[in-house]
Amino acid sequence: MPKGIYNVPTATNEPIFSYAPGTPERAELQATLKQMRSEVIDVPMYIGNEEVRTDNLFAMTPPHDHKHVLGHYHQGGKEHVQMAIDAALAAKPAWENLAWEHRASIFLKAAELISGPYRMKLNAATMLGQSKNAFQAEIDSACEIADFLRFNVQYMTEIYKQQPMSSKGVWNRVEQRPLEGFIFALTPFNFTAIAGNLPTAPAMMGNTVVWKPSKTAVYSAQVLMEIFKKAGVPDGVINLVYVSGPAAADVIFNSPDFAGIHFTGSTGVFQDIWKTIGNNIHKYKSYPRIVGETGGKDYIFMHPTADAKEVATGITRGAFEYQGQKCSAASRAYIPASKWDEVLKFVQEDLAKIKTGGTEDFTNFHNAVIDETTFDKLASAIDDAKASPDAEIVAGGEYDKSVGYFIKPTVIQAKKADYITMEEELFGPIITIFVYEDDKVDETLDILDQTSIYALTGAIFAGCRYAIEKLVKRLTHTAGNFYINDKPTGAVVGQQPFGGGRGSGTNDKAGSMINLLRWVSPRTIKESFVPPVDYMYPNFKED
Ligand SMILES: NC(=O)c1ccc[n+]([C@@H]2O[C@H](COP(=O)([O-])OP(=O)(O)OC[C@H]3O[C@@H](n4cnc5c(N)ncnc54)[C@H](O)[C@@H]3O)[C@@H](O)[C@H]2O)c1
Ligand SMILES: N[C@@H](CCC=O)C(=O)O
Repeated sequence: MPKGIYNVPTATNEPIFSYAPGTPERAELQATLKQMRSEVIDVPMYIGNEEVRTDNLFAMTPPHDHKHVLGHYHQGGKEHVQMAIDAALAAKPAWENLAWEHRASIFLKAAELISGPYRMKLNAATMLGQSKNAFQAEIDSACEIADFLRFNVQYMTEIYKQQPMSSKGVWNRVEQRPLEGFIFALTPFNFTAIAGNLPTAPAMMGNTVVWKPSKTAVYSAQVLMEIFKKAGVPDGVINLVYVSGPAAADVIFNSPDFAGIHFTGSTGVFQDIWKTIGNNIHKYKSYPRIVGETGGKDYIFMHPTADAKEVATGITRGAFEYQGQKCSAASRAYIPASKWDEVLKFVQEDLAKIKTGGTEDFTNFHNAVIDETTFDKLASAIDDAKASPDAEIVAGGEYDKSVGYFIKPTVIQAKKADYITMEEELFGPIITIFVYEDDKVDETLDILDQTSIYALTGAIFAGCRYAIEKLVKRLTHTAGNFYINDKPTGAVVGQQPFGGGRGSGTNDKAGSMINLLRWVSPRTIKESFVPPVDYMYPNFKED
């Protein structure tokens, strides 16, 4: 047990390396990429103290060079999910009884390993496996994950410090118990930081976890697991399995010990999971915590008083960084007619300069989309727009999957505000723009508010302060992360807690105290120092 009331090191954001020509980090990252490309690695599942291998091997390939094999992972089945649950439950008593400062030390050490000796390896795994360029990998798989770990340790202690008041002769305390059972972390392909945060946040609060990553992000998940082990996460606390989503769901959601899910991914998958949990609610020992951050149809709204160059830059970066595969990426925009020609000219100039290709060439701003299914879906949306009388491709529109899954940054101008790509999440480098008449600001805001089921991120650009005030109020429920004169992407842990409402998730704000509170069940303890020995109220006594 703790023998002091400890303060943890104050969390600060991990500085971003530039990887500019001539820097030592650029040379180191390029050497690491070369080394990792030259290997063919073997990736087991990690269950309890075992590295589990099967006869079912799947190849891991870079999305920008899909014929090159980086390694193979061992695909498991339902029996491995059950093994992982058993291992998590077996590890639970020791882990939940370990004094909190040791949990803190382990995850602070993981952050140091990521910011130091493992930085290049984790970045290179993300660049090769998920086709992120060096800058996008750096802000994700070096900085954001280190930030999640350090800030969460600090938030954990702030939660523990929150204690009730006590009256005379009484000491009231609250202890934050981990949940009874195990937590399921189900993680997406697009952010290594999210894949790392979803199992570690509940584990930090004393829970044990079954973690299933996306099949297209196994390479970086394996490096994360190596780091967690090196940092001292005990066997069985985080169990990593590679199985199909439905196979995992079938075992997990039928287990009486299922205590919560930490999910990030698409809205449809989350809604199905919620329904399954609801149908099985009688099977569980406690009400499972359901935390899910999901899809978006994130917007940029330009007021007629905004600056065209600023908006164009917001579109180029907000829509096309990491090929538009950020849940926060701008995928629809509303531009006033008076500014449209200027905005389009600036965007077209930007896109003419953007190079598309592999991540090993550091001059490529734009890389490949994650896999063939995604490529085909995006290519088909582009073809539909080309054929539709309600849409016009005004930039990009080319695609090619012969070497990698490359879709050029594409701008669709929608003739109708409810054209399909104004409403549905595509999750790729495609933005759809609706041009509105300058005197129809109010009507356009109504359309923006009602067009999609999502409310994740949104950005407004305006020069007039009265307009800014009006837009902030009018768009209150349209985004959980709202930006004024900035792109809608790039939230930083500790600065812009992240999550959305409506169809975009439970808005439990990843990397915040709100999120960590979902992984504990408080117990209130009242201790009386001198207990009464007479049951009678004073006023009942005779004179
Ligand atoms: N709101 C956020 O913070 C946030 C952040 C990142 C990504 N996202 C969203 O994630 C999506 C992109 O990620 P993705 O393609 O990996 O999402 P996805 O929903 O396809 O997959 C997420 C995870 O769920 C698993 N899965 C898929 N189908 C399943 C099923 N039927 N049963 C159980 N598990 C299943 C996948 O294998 C993966 O591990 C986008 O919709 C994006 O907006 C949201
Ligand atoms: N922190 C990231 C989250 C992206 C989700 O996929 C952003 O704000 O862009």
